[in-house]
Amino acid sequence: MKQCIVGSGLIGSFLGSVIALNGGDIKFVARGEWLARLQQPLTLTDYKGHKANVPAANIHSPNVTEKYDVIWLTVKCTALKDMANVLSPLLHPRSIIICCQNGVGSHHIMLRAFPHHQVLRAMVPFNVVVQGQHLHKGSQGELVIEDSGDKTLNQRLLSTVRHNLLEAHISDDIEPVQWAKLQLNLGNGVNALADMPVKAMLQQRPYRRVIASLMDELLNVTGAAGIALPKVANIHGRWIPRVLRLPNGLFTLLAKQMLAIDPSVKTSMWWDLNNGKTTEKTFLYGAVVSKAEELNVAVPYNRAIISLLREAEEQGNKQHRYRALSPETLEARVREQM
Ligand SMILES: NC(=O)C1=CN([C@@H]2O[C@H](COP(=O)(O)OP(=O)(O)OC[C@H]3O[C@@H](n4cnc5c(N)ncnc54)[C@H](OP(=O)(O)O)[C@@H]3O)[C@@H](O)[C@H]2O)C=CC1
Ligand SMILES: CC(C)(CO)C(=O)C(=O)O
Repeated sequence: MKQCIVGSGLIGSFLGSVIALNGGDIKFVARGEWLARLQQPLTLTDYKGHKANVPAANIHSPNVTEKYDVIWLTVKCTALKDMANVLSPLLHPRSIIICCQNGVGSHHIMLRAFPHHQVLRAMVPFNVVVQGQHLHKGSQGELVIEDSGDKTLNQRLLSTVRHNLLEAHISDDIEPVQWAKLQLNLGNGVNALADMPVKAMLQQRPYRRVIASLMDELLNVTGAAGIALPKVANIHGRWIPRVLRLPNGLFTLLAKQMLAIDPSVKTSMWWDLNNGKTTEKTFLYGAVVSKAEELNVAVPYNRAIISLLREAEEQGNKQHRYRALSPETLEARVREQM
């Protein structure tokens, strides 16, 4: 099975390196600093203490015609619009595209671009941080791959990714899984605006209160839509807002597992905002807002965060650096936007 990672950043490089460790036939479409990094050996580790060394990767050469059976699409949602041109030369008629983006619904862009191909979704629950040639999986969770409808293919996909560095399973109902993950990702914008590691952010109650309100709105929307969210973190999503609102002392005591993350972990949205890129705001918060509009549910916090992120992106473009929001300012600014 010839496989290719398209969009080799944090998630793609980690996933592809695990496939290489498993002996998979895998190449990478990479550019910039990641191309340079993948051309050298890498070390992979995880928060449980597993470690593996990976030799230099096989890079896909745009000058050679090469088609792949499986494409793991690991670009940000914001890059999907450019993927028709990138993927077309890599696909044969039976190639499968696996969309690994956060959020809900962005795979439709690929379904529209490639209506004759099978487009599957995967949910990536864990965080990856990079330091030089070292990729570290800093948090827990199993990769969830959408059921392809073909048991043999499902097994082949699982065996290509399963490793002590990466647990994975198949889901025959991925959309609720994506909504459950999206609930966790509603912290991404707060993290980006706070401009600090996730662990430090979670230690400040006003930041947690904003995240809790964003999550309450998602729970109202999924409740109204009749979507039953599966448990994708240590605590079921329905309890997370309550836990987040606890005073600091109680929170530290009861949310030990939530705080058991590498102190350097920052969300993917933090990386985008800090690199002056457009964030995935309309694919994450925007998915909540669109569903809420369909169902006539109020989601003022999710709308407000989109505005604040847009403002921060504009500031970043003009001044090369956006202003981090203190927890009190963030709460006040969110209320002001509502
Ligand atoms: N980071 C994390 O810990 C997690 C991320 N996710 C989700 O996974 C997805 C991927 O995120 P992440 O790995 O962080 O993203 P990254 O930005 O680290 O990686 C994406 C890579 O794709 C490259 N790329 C974009 N467009 C093209 C193109 N046209 N041709 C070739 N390469 C291209 C980017 O290059 P360039 O930078 O030059 O644009 C970048 O190297 C997102 O949806 C994210 O929300 C999910 C769980 C955790
Ligand atoms: C794992 C998590 C929730 C936080 O890092 C993430 O998905 C992201 O950074 O986008």
